[in-house]
Amino acid sequence: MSLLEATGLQKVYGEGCDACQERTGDRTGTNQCPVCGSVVACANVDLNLETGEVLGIVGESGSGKSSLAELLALEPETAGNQDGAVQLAECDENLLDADYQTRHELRNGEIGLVHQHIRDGLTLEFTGGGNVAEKLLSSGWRNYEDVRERVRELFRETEIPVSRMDDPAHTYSGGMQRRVQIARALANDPELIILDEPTTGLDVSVQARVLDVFRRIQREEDVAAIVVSHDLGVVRLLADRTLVMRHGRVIESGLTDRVMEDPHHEYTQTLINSVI
Ligand SMILES: Nc1ncnc2c1ncn2[C@@H]1O[C@H](COP(=O)(O)OP(=O)(O)OP(=O)(O)O)[C@@H](O)[C@H]1O
Repeated sequence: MSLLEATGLQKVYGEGCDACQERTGDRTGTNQCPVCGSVVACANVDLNLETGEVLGIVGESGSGKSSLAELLALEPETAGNQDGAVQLAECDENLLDADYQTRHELRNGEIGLVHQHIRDGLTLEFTGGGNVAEKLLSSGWRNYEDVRERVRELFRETEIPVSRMDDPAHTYSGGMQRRVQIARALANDPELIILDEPTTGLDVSVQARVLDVFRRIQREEDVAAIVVSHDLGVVRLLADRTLVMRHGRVIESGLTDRVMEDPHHEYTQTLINSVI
Protein backbone atom coordinates (compact mmCIF):
# COMPACT_ATOMS: atom_id res chain seq x y z
CA MET A 1 0.00 0.00 0.00
CA SER A 2 1.09 3.59 -0.64
CA LEU A 3 1.94 5.94 2.22
CA LEU A 4 -1.45 7.57 1.74
CA GLU A 5 -4.47 6.49 -0.28
CA ALA A 6 -7.61 8.55 -0.67
CA THR A 7 -10.74 7.48 -2.49
CA GLY A 8 -14.00 9.17 -3.33
CA LEU A 9 -13.18 12.33 -1.40
CA GLN A 10 -16.02 14.79 -1.31
CA LYS A 11 -16.83 18.01 0.49
CA VAL A 12 -20.19 19.70 0.07
CA TYR A 13 -21.13 23.00 1.69
CA GLY A 14 -24.91 22.99 2.09
CA GLU A 15 -27.62 20.36 2.42
CA GLY A 16 -26.81 18.58 -0.84
CA CYS A 17 -29.34 16.74 -3.02
CA ASP A 18 -29.53 13.93 -5.56
CA ALA A 19 -28.69 16.32 -8.39
CA CYS A 20 -25.47 17.74 -6.87
CA GLN A 21 -23.09 15.23 -8.48
CA GLU A 22 -24.65 15.33 -11.92
CA ARG A 23 -25.20 19.09 -12.10
CA THR A 24 -21.76 20.29 -10.95
CA GLY A 25 -18.19 19.84 -12.14
CA ASP A 26 -16.14 20.56 -15.20
CA ARG A 27 -18.79 19.41 -17.66
CA THR A 28 -21.41 21.80 -16.28
CA GLY A 29 -18.95 24.61 -15.59
CA THR A 30 -19.93 25.24 -11.97
CA ASN A 31 -19.39 23.86 -8.49
CA GLN A 32 -22.79 25.09 -7.30
CA CYS A 33 -25.78 22.81 -7.62
CA PRO A 34 -28.57 24.67 -9.50
CA VAL A 35 -31.22 22.60 -7.70
CA CYS A 36 -30.31 23.00 -4.02
CA GLY A 37 -27.64 25.72 -4.16
CA SER A 38 -25.04 23.66 -2.30
CA VAL A 39 -21.39 24.12 -3.25
CA VAL A 40 -19.64 20.90 -4.20
CA ALA A 41 -16.14 22.04 -3.24
CA CYS A 42 -14.60 18.73 -4.28
CA ALA A 43 -15.97 15.39 -5.44
CA ASN A 44 -14.83 12.00 -6.75
CA VAL A 45 -11.22 12.66 -5.83
CA ASP A 46 -8.94 9.60 -5.73
CA LEU A 47 -5.24 9.95 -5.09
CA ASN A 48 -2.26 8.18 -3.64
CA LEU A 49 1.14 9.23 -2.41
CA GLU A 50 4.33 7.24 -1.97
CA THR A 51 6.98 7.77 0.71
CA GLY A 52 9.12 10.81 -0.09
CA GLU A 53 6.97 11.80 -3.06
CA VAL A 54 5.68 15.34 -3.65
CA LEU A 55 2.21 15.72 -5.13
CA GLY A 56 1.10 19.11 -6.43
CA ILE A 57 -2.53 20.22 -6.50
CA VAL A 58 -3.09 23.19 -8.77
CA GLY A 59 -6.15 25.11 -9.89
CA GLU A 60 -7.72 28.54 -9.87
CA SER A 61 -9.20 30.18 -6.78
CA GLY A 62 -12.34 28.33 -5.66
CA SER A 63 -11.52 25.11 -7.52
CA GLY A 64 -11.54 23.16 -4.25
CA LYS A 65 -7.86 22.83 -3.39
CA SER A 66 -8.07 23.94 0.25
CA SER A 67 -11.19 21.85 0.89
CA LEU A 68 -9.33 18.82 -0.43
CA ALA A 69 -6.21 19.66 1.59
CA GLU A 70 -8.29 19.90 4.78
CA LEU A 71 -9.74 16.45 4.17
CA LEU A 72 -6.28 14.99 3.56
CA ALA A 73 -4.90 16.72 6.66
CA LEU A 74 -7.73 15.20 8.77
CA GLU A 75 -8.70 18.66 9.95
CA PRO A 76 -11.74 18.78 12.21
CA GLU A 77 -14.94 19.19 10.21
CA THR A 78 -15.81 22.87 10.64
CA ALA A 79 -18.41 23.29 7.92
CA GLY A 80 -19.99 21.24 5.18
CA ASN A 81 -20.48 17.51 4.74
CA GLN A 82 -17.68 15.20 3.82
CA ASP A 83 -17.42 11.74 2.38
CA GLY A 84 -14.79 9.31 1.14
CA ALA A 85 -11.83 7.54 2.68
CA VAL A 86 -8.30 8.48 3.68
CA GLN A 87 -5.95 5.67 4.66
CA LEU A 88 -2.36 5.69 5.79
CA ALA A 89 -0.02 2.72 5.31
CA GLU A 90 -0.20 0.09 8.06
CA CYS A 91 -3.64 1.30 9.09
CA ASP A 92 -6.83 -0.21 7.65
CA GLU A 93 -9.10 2.37 9.19
CA ASN A 94 -10.77 5.13 7.17
CA LEU A 95 -9.25 8.05 9.04
CA LEU A 96 -12.06 10.40 8.08
CA ASP A 97 -14.28 8.26 10.31
CA ALA A 98 -11.73 7.96 13.12
CA ASP A 99 -12.50 9.47 16.52
CA TYR A 100 -11.28 12.95 17.41
CA GLN A 101 -8.38 11.67 19.53
CA THR A 102 -6.97 9.45 16.75
CA ARG A 103 -7.16 12.25 14.21
CA HIS A 104 -5.61 14.69 16.68
CA GLU A 105 -2.70 12.33 17.33
CA LEU A 106 -2.13 11.79 13.61
CA ARG A 107 -2.20 15.54 13.00
CA ASN A 108 0.41 15.97 15.69
CA GLY A 109 2.58 13.09 14.60
CA GLU A 110 2.21 11.73 11.09
CA ILE A 111 0.77 14.66 9.17
CA GLY A 112 2.07 18.23 9.36
CA LEU A 113 -0.08 20.99 7.89
CA VAL A 114 1.20 24.40 6.84
CA HIS A 115 -1.91 26.58 6.64
CA GLN A 116 -2.52 29.05 3.86
CA HIS A 117 -3.09 31.90 6.31
CA ILE A 118 -0.49 32.58 9.00
CA ARG A 119 -3.28 33.43 11.47
CA ASP A 120 -4.61 29.85 11.21
CA GLY A 121 -1.18 28.32 11.64
CA LEU A 122 0.51 30.42 14.34
CA THR A 123 -0.38 32.18 17.56
CA LEU A 124 1.29 35.48 16.84
CA GLU A 125 1.37 36.64 20.47
CA PHE A 126 3.42 33.56 21.42
CA THR A 127 7.15 33.45 20.82
CA GLY A 128 8.33 31.81 17.60
CA GLY A 129 9.95 29.08 19.69
CA GLY A 130 6.78 28.68 21.75
CA ASN A 131 4.75 28.05 18.59
CA VAL A 132 7.06 25.17 17.67
CA ALA A 133 7.35 23.90 21.26
CA GLU A 134 3.55 23.69 21.47
CA LYS A 135 3.59 20.89 18.88
CA LEU A 136 6.16 18.96 20.89
CA LEU A 137 4.33 19.45 24.20
CA SER A 138 1.04 18.28 22.74
CA SER A 139 2.68 15.07 21.60
CA GLY A 140 4.04 14.31 25.06
CA TRP A 141 7.44 16.00 25.27
CA ARG A 142 7.94 17.12 28.88
CA ASN A 143 11.61 17.89 29.55
CA TYR A 144 12.18 21.66 29.23
CA GLU A 145 15.77 21.43 27.97
CA ASP A 146 14.95 18.67 25.45
CA VAL A 147 12.13 20.81 24.06
CA ARG A 148 14.38 23.89 23.82
CA GLU A 149 17.08 21.86 22.07
CA ARG A 150 14.64 20.38 19.54
CA VAL A 151 13.22 23.85 18.82
CA ARG A 152 16.77 25.21 18.30
CA GLU A 153 17.45 22.33 15.91
CA LEU A 154 14.25 23.07 13.95
CA PHE A 155 15.06 26.79 13.79
CA ARG A 156 18.49 25.98 12.35
CA GLU A 157 16.97 23.53 9.88
CA THR A 158 14.48 26.09 8.63
CA GLU A 159 17.09 28.87 8.64
CA ILE A 160 15.48 31.06 11.29
CA PRO A 161 17.99 32.82 13.57
CA VAL A 162 18.01 30.91 16.86
CA SER A 163 18.64 34.25 18.59
CA ARG A 164 15.02 35.22 17.72
CA MET A 165 13.50 32.14 19.32
CA ASP A 166 12.11 33.99 22.34
CA ASP A 167 10.69 36.95 20.41
CA PRO A 168 6.95 37.11 19.75
CA ALA A 169 6.03 35.67 16.34
CA HIS A 170 4.30 38.93 15.33
CA THR A 171 7.74 40.58 15.28
CA TYR A 172 8.99 38.12 12.63
CA SER A 173 9.01 38.89 8.91
CA GLY A 174 6.44 37.14 6.71
CA GLY A 175 9.07 34.74 5.38
CA MET A 176 10.21 33.89 8.92
CA GLN A 177 6.63 33.29 10.04
CA ARG A 178 6.16 30.89 7.14
CA ARG A 179 9.36 29.08 8.10
CA VAL A 180 8.14 28.84 11.72
CA GLN A 181 5.03 27.16 10.32
CA ILE A 182 7.25 24.72 8.44
CA ALA A 183 9.30 24.11 11.60
CA ARG A 184 6.06 23.40 13.50
CA ALA A 185 4.88 21.02 10.82
CA LEU A 186 8.22 19.16 10.96
CA ALA A 187 8.47 19.09 14.76
CA ASN A 188 7.43 15.47 15.30
CA ASP A 189 9.09 14.01 12.19
CA PRO A 190 5.88 13.47 10.21
CA GLU A 191 5.64 11.09 7.25
CA LEU A 192 3.68 13.69 5.31
CA ILE A 193 3.56 17.48 5.12
CA ILE A 194 0.70 19.35 3.49
CA LEU A 195 1.43 22.89 2.37
CA ASP A 196 -1.56 25.01 1.46
CA GLU A 197 -0.46 27.93 -0.74
CA PRO A 198 2.99 28.19 0.86
CA THR A 199 3.81 31.49 -0.84
CA THR A 200 0.64 33.47 -0.05
CA GLY A 201 1.42 37.02 1.02
CA LEU A 202 5.18 36.82 0.39
CA ASP A 203 7.08 38.84 -2.16
CA VAL A 204 8.97 37.03 -4.87
CA SER A 205 12.46 36.83 -3.34
CA VAL A 206 11.02 35.71 0.01
CA GLN A 207 8.90 33.10 -1.78
CA ALA A 208 12.03 31.67 -3.40
CA ARG A 209 13.80 31.37 -0.03
CA VAL A 210 10.85 29.63 1.64
CA LEU A 211 10.53 27.19 -1.27
CA ASP A 212 14.28 26.49 -1.29
CA VAL A 213 14.27 25.77 2.45
CA PHE A 214 11.30 23.47 2.09
CA ARG A 215 12.74 21.66 -0.93
CA ARG A 216 16.08 21.03 0.81
CA ILE A 217 14.42 19.67 3.97
CA GLN A 218 11.93 17.58 1.99
CA ARG A 219 14.78 15.89 0.13
CA GLU A 220 17.08 15.49 3.13
CA GLU A 221 14.36 13.96 5.27
CA ASP A 222 12.63 12.12 2.43
CA VAL A 223 9.28 13.33 3.77
CA ALA A 224 6.28 13.07 1.45
CA ALA A 225 4.43 16.28 0.69
CA ILE A 226 1.25 17.59 -0.85
CA VAL A 227 1.67 21.10 -2.17
CA VAL A 228 -1.49 23.07 -2.92
CA SER A 229 -1.06 26.18 -5.03
CA HIS A 230 -2.70 28.32 -7.67
CA ASP A 231 0.85 29.07 -8.83
CA LEU A 232 2.11 26.67 -11.49
CA GLY A 233 5.69 27.78 -10.80
CA VAL A 234 5.48 26.52 -7.19
CA VAL A 235 4.08 23.16 -8.24
CA ARG A 236 6.55 22.83 -11.10
CA LEU A 237 9.46 23.49 -8.73
CA LEU A 238 8.39 21.09 -6.00
CA ALA A 239 6.06 18.37 -7.28
CA ASP A 240 6.87 15.00 -8.86
CA ARG A 241 3.24 14.51 -9.86
CA THR A 242 0.46 17.05 -10.30
CA LEU A 243 -3.33 17.07 -10.12
CA VAL A 244 -5.21 19.88 -11.81
CA MET A 245 -8.55 20.86 -10.25
CA ARG A 246 -11.46 22.77 -11.69
CA HIS A 247 -14.99 23.26 -10.36
CA GLY A 248 -14.28 20.76 -7.59
CA ARG A 249 -13.06 17.93 -9.81
CA VAL A 250 -9.64 16.60 -10.77
CA ILE A 251 -9.54 17.19 -14.51
CA GLU A 252 -5.98 16.10 -15.24
CA SER A 253 -3.19 14.29 -13.44
CA GLY A 254 0.24 12.93 -14.25
CA LEU A 255 3.96 13.48 -13.86
CA THR A 256 4.53 17.21 -13.41
CA ASP A 257 6.83 17.43 -16.44
CA ARG A 258 4.21 15.72 -18.62
CA VAL A 259 1.36 17.91 -17.35
CA MET A 260 3.39 21.08 -17.91
CA GLU A 261 4.87 20.15 -21.28
CA ASP A 262 2.04 18.16 -22.80
CA PRO A 263 -1.20 19.17 -21.07
CA HIS A 264 -4.14 17.09 -22.28
CA HIS A 265 -7.05 19.13 -20.93
CA GLU A 266 -7.93 22.40 -22.58
CA TYR A 267 -8.11 24.16 -19.22
CA THR A 268 -4.59 23.02 -18.24
CA GLN A 269 -3.35 24.30 -21.60
CA THR A 270 -4.94 27.68 -20.85
CA LEU A 271 -3.45 27.76 -17.34
CA ILE A 272 0.01 27.05 -18.69
CA ASN A 273 -0.25 29.44 -21.60
CA SER A 274 -1.38 32.21 -19.25
CA VAL A 275 1.93 32.13 -17.37
CA ILE A 276 4.27 31.75 -20.35
N1 LIG B 1 -17.15 27.32 4.81
C1 LIG B 1 -17.63 27.39 3.58
N2 LIG B 1 -18.96 27.58 3.35
C2 LIG B 1 -19.46 27.61 2.11
N3 LIG B 1 -18.72 27.50 0.99
C3 LIG B 1 -17.41 27.33 1.13
C4 LIG B 1 -16.78 27.27 2.43
N4 LIG B 1 -15.45 27.08 2.26
C5 LIG B 1 -15.24 27.05 0.92
N5 LIG B 1 -16.41 27.18 0.25
C6 LIG B 1 -16.59 27.17 -1.22
O1 LIG B 1 -16.04 25.95 -1.71
C7 LIG B 1 -15.41 26.17 -2.96
C8 LIG B 1 -13.98 25.67 -2.89
O2 LIG B 1 -13.26 26.48 -1.96
P1 LIG B 1 -11.74 26.19 -1.60
O3 LIG B 1 -11.31 27.19 -0.59
O4 LIG B 1 -11.58 24.76 -1.28
O5 LIG B 1 -11.02 26.48 -3.01
P2 LIG B 1 -9.52 26.84 -3.32
O6 LIG B 1 -9.22 26.24 -4.64
O7 LIG B 1 -8.65 26.43 -2.19
O8 LIG B 1 -9.57 28.41 -3.43
P3 LIG B 1 -8.51 29.50 -2.89
O9 LIG B 1 -7.26 29.26 -3.68
O10 LIG B 1 -9.18 30.81 -3.21
O11 LIG B 1 -8.34 29.25 -1.43
C9 LIG B 1 -15.52 27.66 -3.25
O12 LIG B 1 -16.62 27.85 -4.13
C10 LIG B 1 -15.80 28.28 -1.90
O13 LIG B 1 -16.56 29.45 -2.02
